[in-house]
Amino acid sequence: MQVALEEIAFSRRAFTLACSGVFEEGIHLVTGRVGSGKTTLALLLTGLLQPDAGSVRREGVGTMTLSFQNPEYHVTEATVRAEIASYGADPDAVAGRCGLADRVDDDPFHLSRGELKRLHLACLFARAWDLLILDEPFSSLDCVQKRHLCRWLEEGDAGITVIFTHERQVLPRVDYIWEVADGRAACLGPVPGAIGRWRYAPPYLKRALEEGRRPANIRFEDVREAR
Ligand SMILES: Nc1ncnc2c1ncn2[C@@H]1O[C@H](COP(=O)(O)OP(=O)(O)OP(=O)(O)O)[C@@H](O)[C@H]1O
Repeated sequence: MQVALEEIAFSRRAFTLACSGVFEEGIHLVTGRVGSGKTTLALLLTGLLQPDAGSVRREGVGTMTLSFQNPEYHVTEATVRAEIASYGADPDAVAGRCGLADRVDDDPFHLSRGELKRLHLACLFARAWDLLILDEPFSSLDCVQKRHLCRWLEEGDAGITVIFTHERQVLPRVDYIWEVADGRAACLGPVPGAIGRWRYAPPYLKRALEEGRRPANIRFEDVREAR
């Protein structure tokens, strides 16, 4: 299973994005500055946007989903219970998993932004995806919820997971790092080798590298354990 991007080029007015590379099975972290083109790349990966040149080939991908930054975009039902059921998931199990067991009869739009994000993510992780694309999954979550999300990601059984994020404090263990900059998205390689090439690395990782330590992965815990 893989998503292969062959010499793709996309432009809209002054904005351009080019990319060649392969998203193999595993967890991919994609970072880049505001407006660099992360959401555009996410849309190209799913086929919601078509490149002007080149091709995006999804091989062996049967099920895929794209989680938008704004959880409101995903709401289709009038109650939390029905919303969870719409994903084919067990409402009580999922509501319990995201701490909303006492809100199952509420309108999803009466939840706070963070609660709605938690609900949406818990629905996604209630099933396995071949290709799971998450645009800013950490936004609106507090530190405790971010750690829960990291655990769901690390324990999840998605084939290819692609995380687009600005998050720089609570990060999951990942397999590959990508960077979007100067109109190009590129894979920096597998972790841990890619960490030293990661310009957008969070300060705690940069500091560890400056001190000569070699973390096995990108989490704060990896830095603490690194020699
Ligand atoms: N529908 C659109 N119409 C016109 N310009 C757009 C549209 N969507 C995005 N853009 C522009 O394309 C560029 C890339 O946007 P994109 O949303 O991919 O960036 P991003 O890296 O995801 O940003 P952020 O970090 O803020 O989420 C930006 O300059 C943005 O303003």
